[in-house]
Amino acid sequence: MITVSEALDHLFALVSPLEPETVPLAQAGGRVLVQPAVARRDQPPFDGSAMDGYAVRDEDADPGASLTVIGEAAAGHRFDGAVGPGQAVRIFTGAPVPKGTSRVVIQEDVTRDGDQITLGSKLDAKTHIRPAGSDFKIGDILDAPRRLSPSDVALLASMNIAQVEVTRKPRVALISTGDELVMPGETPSPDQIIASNTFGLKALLDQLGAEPRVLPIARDTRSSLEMAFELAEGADLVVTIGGASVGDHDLVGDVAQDLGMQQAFYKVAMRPGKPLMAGRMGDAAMLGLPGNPVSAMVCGHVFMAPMIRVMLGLPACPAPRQTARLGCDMPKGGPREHYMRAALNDGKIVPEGRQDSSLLSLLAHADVLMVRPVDDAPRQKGDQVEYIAL
Ligand SMILES: Nc1nc2c(c(=O)[nH]1)N[C@H]1C(S)=C(S)[C@@H](COP(=O)(O)OP(=O)(O)OC[C@H]3O[C@@H](n4cnc5c(N)ncnc54)[C@H](O)[C@@H]3O)O[C@H]1N2
Ligand code: MOO
Repeated sequence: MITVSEALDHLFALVSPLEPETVPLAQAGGRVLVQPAVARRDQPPFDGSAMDGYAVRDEDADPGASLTVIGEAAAGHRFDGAVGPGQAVRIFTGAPVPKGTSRVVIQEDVTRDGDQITLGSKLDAKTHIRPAGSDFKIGDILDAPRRLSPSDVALLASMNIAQVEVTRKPRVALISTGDELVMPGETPSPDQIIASNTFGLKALLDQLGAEPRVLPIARDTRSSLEMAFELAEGADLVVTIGGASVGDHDLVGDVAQDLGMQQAFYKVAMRPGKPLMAGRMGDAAMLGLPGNPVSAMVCGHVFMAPMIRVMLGLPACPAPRQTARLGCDMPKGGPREHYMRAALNDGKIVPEGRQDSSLLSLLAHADVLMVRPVDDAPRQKGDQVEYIAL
């Protein structure tokens, strides 16, 4: 059996970044920017007021000074004249600062009578002016590749970038396999259960920025599996669920290889997720996940997500890990890297008591997957451990 890290290397070799496409900014959130974006203007484009008040010359900003208001500057409407000695301009937040003024006195520090104002006895030292280009300047860059956050999208809009080049969404075909499965909402026979991890993986793929397609459930026959692979035509990644182990009805590997799949590996020293397989099938990469619901979801986080990131043009990296302190003692670990459902509270990590790979309810309630290395020594409360956030 190969290690998780060796399996990841194989998987990264099976995929490559997809081609870019242009999308309007309104659809850019969560997509991966391909080329650095370059600001097309300065922001703010003028020295602007940060407050509502009165724009004055610095020389006139003495406590108790009386000044004459000669006009108004509002956001979108500048005051065109120049401000001379003893003069002030009524100004509002976002308005360009009038020529000759170098400071805004906030209206709370001013009393007004007609066109006369008197400055208060205590004035703060701030100018309340945002200099032109203080946010960004023309030519400033937002680096790529990067997944565009809501804040990035706001910044791009401010830079006057109306459309962006992003990586095309990876098309992923999801094939559940098994005579025992029905779709959620259907009525199962007494021996049947509901296809669950299929939908968990679909949700994960949505979150990752892929374009998942849930195909009809393939039955445990060669012809049904062949038909499912046929329906997956056009996908960049074909993900099968179940039928990966050694039982008489576990046909996925055989059928895929008969259809030309070049297998990169089968079986990984991890728990859960051991009977994982992967390879190249024509133009697509193929990832065969184990059927046990938690195994499939864990493999989704540990393997599928990093593959999708590479297809999106992001760096080839394992699922990001963080560290926390163990909240309890742990016995010696086993010969496979163990991904344990665990709670994380106040920086203390405590694995669930039961770790059977069929228990989805525990996965749903877990905060993290705590990772125990192969043959991990016994651990004490307070030891540092690694985890993957869920
Ligand atoms: N003799 C051995 N038996 C098993 C081994 C082994 O090494 N030797 N490995 C075990 C491990 S570990 C796993 S994991 C499972 C994986 O088996 P398969 O990938 O062949 O999965 P199935 O047998 O098809 O299903 C297992 C289990 O999961 C349920 N399932 C399958 N698909 C779905 C789905 N889409 N949604 C919900 N539940 C699903 C299925 O009904 C089974 O209960 O093999 C062990 N056996
Ligand atoms: O490795 Mo299996 O994935 O334990 O249940």
